[in-house]
Amino acid sequence: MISAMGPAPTRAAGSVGPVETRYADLPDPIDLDCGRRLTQVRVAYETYGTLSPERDNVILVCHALSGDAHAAGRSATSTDSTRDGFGAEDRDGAGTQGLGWWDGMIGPGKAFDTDRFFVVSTNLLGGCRGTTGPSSVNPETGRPYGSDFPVVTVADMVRTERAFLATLGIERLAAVAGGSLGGMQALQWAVQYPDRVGAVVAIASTHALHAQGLAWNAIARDAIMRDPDWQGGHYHGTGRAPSAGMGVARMVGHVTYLSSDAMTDRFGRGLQSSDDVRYTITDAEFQVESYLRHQAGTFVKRFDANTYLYTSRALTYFDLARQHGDGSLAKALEGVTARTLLIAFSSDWLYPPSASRDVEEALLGLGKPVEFHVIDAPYGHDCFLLEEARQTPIIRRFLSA
Ligand SMILES: CC(=O)SCCNC(=O)CCNC(=O)[C@H](O)C(C)(C)COP(=O)(O)OP(=O)(O)OC[C@H]1O[C@@H](n2cnc3c(N)ncnc32)[C@H](O)[C@@H]1OP(=O)(O)O
Ligand SMILES: N[C@@H](CCO)C(=O)O
Repeated sequence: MISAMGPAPTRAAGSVGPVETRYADLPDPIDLDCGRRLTQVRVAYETYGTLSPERDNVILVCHALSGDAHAAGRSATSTDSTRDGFGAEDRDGAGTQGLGWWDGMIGPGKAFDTDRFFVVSTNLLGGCRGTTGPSSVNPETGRPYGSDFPVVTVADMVRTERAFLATLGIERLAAVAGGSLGGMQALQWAVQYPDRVGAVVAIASTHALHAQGLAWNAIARDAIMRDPDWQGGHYHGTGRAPSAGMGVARMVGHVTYLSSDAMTDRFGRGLQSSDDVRYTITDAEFQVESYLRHQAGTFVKRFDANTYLYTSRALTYFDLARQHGDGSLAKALEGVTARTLLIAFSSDWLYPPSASRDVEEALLGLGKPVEFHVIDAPYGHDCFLLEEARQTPIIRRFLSA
């Protein structure tokens, strides 16, 4: 066995232990769907587990809108976590700062079992956490791209992941997995590189976002672009950034990641500071308002507004049927050879179970191996981050087959 992480670090049971994000510079440019070419592309990545000598135990994990390469373990270099909602202390008091965004799913004995698999996680193309994106320096100008960055698609992200894996000498994936936009990438892998993927795990995802999903994403992007500090997308180096707009975008986004019932159960109409209304239009009177402002505040500290715009655009463009099958999902999925696992959550209205069912039915119609599970859970779209215990046995069983 080859260890790509060096000597095994001391680790708590079930944890991959301390990890470090690394960076790979791609030797060749990436040709994009929009017709442009990106040169000097860098990819941020982490790996967990041990690569087999045959290089046949690789699982690529793809993240959702605001994730990064730090999916598991405790970051040795950063306390800056993508788990906005988590406090500094978790239930066992060990602290969650610096923990990867899918730490509950990746590790020894976990859903993506690092005793068996070599798990690779990357920051997607267009990202702001180490992979080339709009805040990177444009080699042609020596200045950050800003809105000169080309529009990227999910297919471009997958193209970049494929080129990056080649730099590690990995040509085939045992599986590719992800939630939400990460699930879109997983499905795209199966369509784009059918001979390079053994299995797909697409969670809380879709083949194409519905009109309401497009609408909420449009509102979020508009909130950023209407902030005068966005400056047409060239705010880097000006000392001003569209934090107000991005905060609003995150508040909108966060509401779409939760279910109405979950918000009612948690906050109801509770007031934030007292039982009496204060007759204010500016302060966060209700608990739910205060919570959203908190989510906005933590998000703007860790995320780049242009990356939000490009990533949101990519996930709204994603449409397997339109891009690969002239409007027919079955045609788009015709070439898929991977076994497919689809998981959806009953309360997820943004990426509803019906979207995964469309994919299941298309694959079944083609006689392809597919499993579909709907987990009855109340929290909405973010269930894929919260319902780890209930996803784990399904994924472990699927990956053991
Ligand atoms: C998906 C990928 O691929 S990677 C990206 C994954 N990360 C994210 O999506 C980050 C944003 N999402 C979240 O934070 C999600 O809430 C989750 C799913 C990750 C975490 O959910 P939960 O554990 O339920 O966290 P929760 O939503 O309760 O948020 C807790 C925070 O809200 C704060 N909070 C709770 N109620 C209130 C309130 N009334 N007023 C102000 N703040 C409040 C808590 O103090 C806590 O703050 P802290 O994190 O600074 O300590
Ligand atoms: N909360 C997740 C869900 C997006 O689909 C994120 O911010 O990436």
